[in-house]
Amino acid sequence: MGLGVGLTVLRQGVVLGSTAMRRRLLVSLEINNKDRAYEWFLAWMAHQTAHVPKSNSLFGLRSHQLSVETQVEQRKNGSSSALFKLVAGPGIHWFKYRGAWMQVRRERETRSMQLMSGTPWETVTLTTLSRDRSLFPALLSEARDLAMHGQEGKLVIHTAWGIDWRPFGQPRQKRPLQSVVLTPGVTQRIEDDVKSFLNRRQWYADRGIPYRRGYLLHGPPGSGKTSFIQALAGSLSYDICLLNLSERGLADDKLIHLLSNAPERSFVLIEDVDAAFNKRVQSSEDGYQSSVTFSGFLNALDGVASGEERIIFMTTNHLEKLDPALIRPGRVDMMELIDDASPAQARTLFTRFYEEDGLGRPELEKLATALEEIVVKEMALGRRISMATLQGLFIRNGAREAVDACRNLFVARPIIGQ
Ligand SMILES: Nc1ncnc2c1ncn2[C@@H]1O[C@H](COP(=O)(O)OP(=O)(O)OP(=O)(O)O)[C@@H](O)[C@H]1O
Repeated sequence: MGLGVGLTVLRQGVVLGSTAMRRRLLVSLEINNKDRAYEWFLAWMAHQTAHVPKSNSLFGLRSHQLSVETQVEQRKNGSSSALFKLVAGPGIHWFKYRGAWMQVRRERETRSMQLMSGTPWETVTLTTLSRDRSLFPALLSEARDLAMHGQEGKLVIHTAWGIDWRPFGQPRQKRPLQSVVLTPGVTQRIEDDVKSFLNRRQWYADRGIPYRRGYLLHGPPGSGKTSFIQALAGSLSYDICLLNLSERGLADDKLIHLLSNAPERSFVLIEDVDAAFNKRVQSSEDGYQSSVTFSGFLNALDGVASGEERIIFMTTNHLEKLDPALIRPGRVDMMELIDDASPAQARTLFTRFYEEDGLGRPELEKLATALEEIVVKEMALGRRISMATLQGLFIRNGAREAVDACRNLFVARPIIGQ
């Protein structure tokens, strides 16, 4: 009996002792998938496994449970290739970082989902010796730098995912600002305004004015509103947060949250802002009505709960349908018409398209002038052509054919402002 008691005590002692030792000697770091570091860390691990040779003693992932993340990469020539990133799957993995062994435990909670996004909860827990705890921040910043490096020179589009913003697809190639041909002066005006706003943070703070600016680009479809906003964001190294007001499940409170929590250095883009509230009155085909109310939207733009720092771009094809309350200063501080092709815009786009076609300068100029004259004549008859239509025409045809064919593509459209 004495031996039995002795053994039990010994076993308890060993358990308690090892727990105490673990507490004293080990340190753990938990990262859950609500935190941005989660993606960075997994991508960093995948990168290490793929790029660091096994012989490198600094890193060696010991793992038999992998999961795959497939990315489709668009090449410049239009073809695409699939990249398979092997990341550590749920389970326990070991790796060595700067000479220290670390254990990674990836866990997935399948029974409960994140309320808004419907994705399962996941956590990774890193465990290492207490003396190596200073390696955690170093590792995380390395992972972050790697993620940022992958996005450098690219435009990231975020979409709303429940109440969070998530990158949508792969970062895209930036579009040069001058490739969007607007009426002379418009690009400069908007660009100067955004830049001056960005430089005046302190000015706003000193006067107690909320640091926000709203822009509204209006005009017919295919005139370059969205392309311009994306190009501008790219040129300033900003991201785009695409907000769809008619999205299922979006309500006033979520809208406020989203607008107050847009990622840093990003423009919020709300397209076809007129449609969001018209549709609600009619309700969509399946009877669904978005639950963002117009007053909720106005409040989210500038009410007390709205976030401090923000740049919003809105676009519409129908300025006349917008409620005056929406376009008052504070909600929309700058409004610009982005119109159908003017003769000068058509000329510039034409020259950009065909200047490397080997036509020779005099021929190119002659054709550009012919196109310009057609646009002038058609406009006098109240007919316009959109820049998107011209782009499509130029993509499909050679320079001469394009000039000949363009006459048939004009449509009767009143010239705004006349
Ligand atoms: N001013 C422009 N300069 C160069 N390309 C243009 C211009 N306008 C339109 N395009 C081309 O036409 C296509 C459609 O443009 P975009 O989506 O930016 O138009 P939009 O004004 O936002 O249209 P919508 O009002 O229907 O959303 C793009 O591929 C873009 O390259």
